[in-house]
Parts: sequence; C-alpha cells; structure tokens
Amino acid sequence: MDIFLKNVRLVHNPNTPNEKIALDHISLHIPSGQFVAIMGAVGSGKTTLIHTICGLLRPLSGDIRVGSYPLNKKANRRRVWKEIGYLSQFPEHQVMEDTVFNHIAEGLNHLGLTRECLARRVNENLEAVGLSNERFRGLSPHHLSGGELRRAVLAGILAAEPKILILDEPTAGLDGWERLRVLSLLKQIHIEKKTTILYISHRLEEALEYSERILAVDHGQIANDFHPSEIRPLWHKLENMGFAKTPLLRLMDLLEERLSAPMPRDIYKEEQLAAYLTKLAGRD
Ligand SMILES: Nc1ncnc2c1ncn2[C@@H]1O[C@H](COP(=O)(O)OP(=O)(O)OP(=O)(O)O)[C@@H](O)[C@H]1O
Repeated sequence: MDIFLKNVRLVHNPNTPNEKIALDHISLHIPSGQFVAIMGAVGSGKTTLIHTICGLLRPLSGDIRVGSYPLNKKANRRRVWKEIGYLSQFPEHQVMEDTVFNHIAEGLNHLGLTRECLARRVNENLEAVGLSNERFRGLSPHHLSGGELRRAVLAGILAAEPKILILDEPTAGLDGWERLRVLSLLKQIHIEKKTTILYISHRLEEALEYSERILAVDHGQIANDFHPSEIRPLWHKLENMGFAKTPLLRLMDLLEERLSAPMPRDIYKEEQLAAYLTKLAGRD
C-alpha cells in the first residue's frame, strides 16, 4: 500500500493562543515496501506527521491516502488501521491486558488462530525481539522496564504482521545490543515480507545503516528527502538543521584532510569505506 500526502497542513489548537502549525503543506509519496527513517529536531513535527499518516490526527487541509483509501472518511481510516502496526513514543499507553501474553494475544484475536498457533505466534515474536517467552509471557506489562515494555509492545505489533509499520523511536531506551537486534529484525521483516516501515529516529548512524530513505523534518516541513548515499553532498543543509556527524562521516573528513584528496561523495557505511581504502592501497 503506497502512502500519499498532498499539501497536508495540520494546526494544533487552531484559533487559540496555543495555536501551533505542526505540518506545513507537506506532500509526500512513500511507495509500498520502502524503509524510511524520519529525523529532525525535537518539536519539528515528526510525531504529528506519523499520527496524521495513521489517521489519528486530522489535517486542517490537504489529502492523505493509504493504498486506495482516502483518510478523510472514517470507514477508510478503520479499514487502514487493520493494515498498520503503530508503536507509540509512549508504549505504556498501548497496553491494557494483565499479562504480556494476553496483550499480544488480544491483538491476534481477529485472526481466528487455534490456541497452539496463537501461543506459537506469541512465543516466536517475543523471542524475536529478545524477550524470553518463558520469563515474560506471564508478567504484567506494567512490571517491565521501559526497554522491555517497548519490545513487548513491538512483539505484539509484529505478531499481527501488518503491511505497514509506523514506529515512533522503536529503539529509545534500548542498549546497544538490543537496538541492533530490533533494527536487524525490522530489516529482516522489510526484506522478507516487503513491509513498509516508517520509523522516527534520533540516531543518524542507524538511519544510514538501516533505511533506504531519510526524511529530514524541520518546522513542520520535509526540508530534505534523500537516500543515505546523499548524506555528504547534503551535509551543509543538514548541519543547519542540527544534525551531528557520525564517527564515520568525521573519519571521512579527517581522511580527506590527511590525504589532501576528496573522498567519494557517496560513501556512508563502514564497509564502503573499507572497500575504497583497500582498493586505494592496491590490495583489492
Ligand atoms: N496536542 C498538541 N497541542 C499543541 N501543540 C502541540 C501538540 N502536539 C504537539 N504540539 C507541538 O507541535 C510541534 C510538533 O510536535 P511533534 O510532537 O510532532 O514534534 P516531534 O518532532 O515529534 O518532537 P519530539 O522529537 O520531541 O518527539 C511542537 O512544537 C509541539 O510542541
């Protein structure tokens, strides 16, 4: 399902002293199956953008379509909600059940699975996000740490196998190893199931490594929409938006300075740099 936004304008608290233009005439096409990172400063409009795409917020003007469904009709929003798995910035607001198992099972009820099938699906998805089924299935979601809860809610979302995943900072509060596990899992799902993934990230390093498109949001607008390979040519613009260089980008600058020669503009991953340097050293 492709996602289309045309001239979308969203204002929080319109006509009040707290009026805030959060989305300022955004037009966007996200083809089905794309892995997109949404980045930008605090308060730039990232969460508002994904809430609008999910149909949780209604724009003041403009059109949004998911697949063939314009979101201005309630029936269409309900239809689209069946295809979207949404992880909130506050996953604690997404759990109502008394145990982790029941939370995940609740989201699968409509599939009419047998008890064994349901238990297997819960088990597989908990293990996939790095939570032991044996240890976590019977625990109250409210007794989990922030990182465990985020992963438990993510497991519930993934278990339903939605066509579109919309995730607000899925790796927030996770340590390095857990982050890697969650992002690798998302990449695997994206490749194997062709799931569309839109996720908000504050980590440029991760966005460059895992996504195939980065939307840089600034003051409610898509200020830059680019492939990771364009990061270096675009750097001066991104820097003005508050982006900070990753260690790899800093190393590239240093190499350029020490070698007194320009480095290829499209390198953005360690393995690309290693391949280039190996070739340069004549040891291909
Ligand atoms: N319900 C609301 N009422 C009024 N203003 C709001 C509301 N929700 C968000 N805003 C404002 O709209 C702007 C965009 O907020 P949004 O949460 O979309 O930003 P964000 O880029 O996701 O920020 P963060 O990185 O902190 O999550 C901010 O200035 C915010 O203060």
